[in-house]
Amino acid sequence: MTTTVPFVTNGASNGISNGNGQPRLSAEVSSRIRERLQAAGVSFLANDNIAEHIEPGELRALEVEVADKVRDLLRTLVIDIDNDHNTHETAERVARMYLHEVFKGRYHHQPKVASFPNVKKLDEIYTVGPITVRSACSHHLVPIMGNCWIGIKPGVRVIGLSKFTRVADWVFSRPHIQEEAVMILADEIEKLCEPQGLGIIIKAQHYCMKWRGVKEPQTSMVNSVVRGDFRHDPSLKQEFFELVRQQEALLST
Ligand SMILES: Nc1nc2c(ncn2[C@@H]2O[C@H](COP(=O)(O)OP(=O)(O)OP(=O)(O)O)[C@@H](O)[C@H]2O)c(=O)[nH]1
Repeated sequence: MTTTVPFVTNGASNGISNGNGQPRLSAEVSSRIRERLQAAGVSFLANDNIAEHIEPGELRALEVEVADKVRDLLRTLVIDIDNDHNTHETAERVARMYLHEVFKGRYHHQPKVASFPNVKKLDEIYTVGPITVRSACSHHLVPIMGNCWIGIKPGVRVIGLSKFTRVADWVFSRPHIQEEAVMILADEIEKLCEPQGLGIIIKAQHYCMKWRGVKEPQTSMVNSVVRGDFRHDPSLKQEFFELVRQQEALLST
């Protein structure tokens, strides 16, 4: 039992037509968005943001479509959603959760980040953390939970401290592997403030290893990226890791 969201494209907005200049019918909004992305040659991997390519009203229609598919999944899992009071509205909840909460970093635009010129030519490094990161692994779509530390040697612009948390939350709210997540976050921070040096450390636990599979309750993954002066100057890199160690030590006092 699937409710589809009928929609007619005129081919002009996304370059797609049936070849006779006739409008092409996309039965589902997900197909329409996918066709638009493909026509524009834009990647839509699990950890890509596609907000630019979603038109007004489509996110709401996508929520309806996802809920329909989740309902089908629950039925396929032989769960009696018609009579089970606990799972009656689970499909709608899961659709909302994916599109607007845990994977909002795919479907919503980056939060607004004001940046200011570095008029005083600040060039002393600072670190901010721990920043809580919540994500999901691309392989099983189960949670990744951890912390992140960001170190900056200021460059062209300065952004407010809270913005690191907002941008990290946006980047991590997508299905990821941790190795790529740290690179994507570094790219976004570089775009925002063009620092002379940037370092990021992530420590996270993967529930695909805790909750299932090998069931290792304590194992975590730690990875980092260093760019600019942090990469070229070993003493600066050392200072970054030392500052993070001090921040971690503060947690246990
Ligand atoms: N490199 C990397 N691996 C991850 C990450 N998150 C989860 N994984 C691993 O991705 C792997 C997926 O491998 P598969 O062998 O296809 O999955 P599986 O058969 O369910 O594997 P098991 O987890 O060993 O049961 C697992 O080993 C996960 O532990 C991550 O961020 N980075």
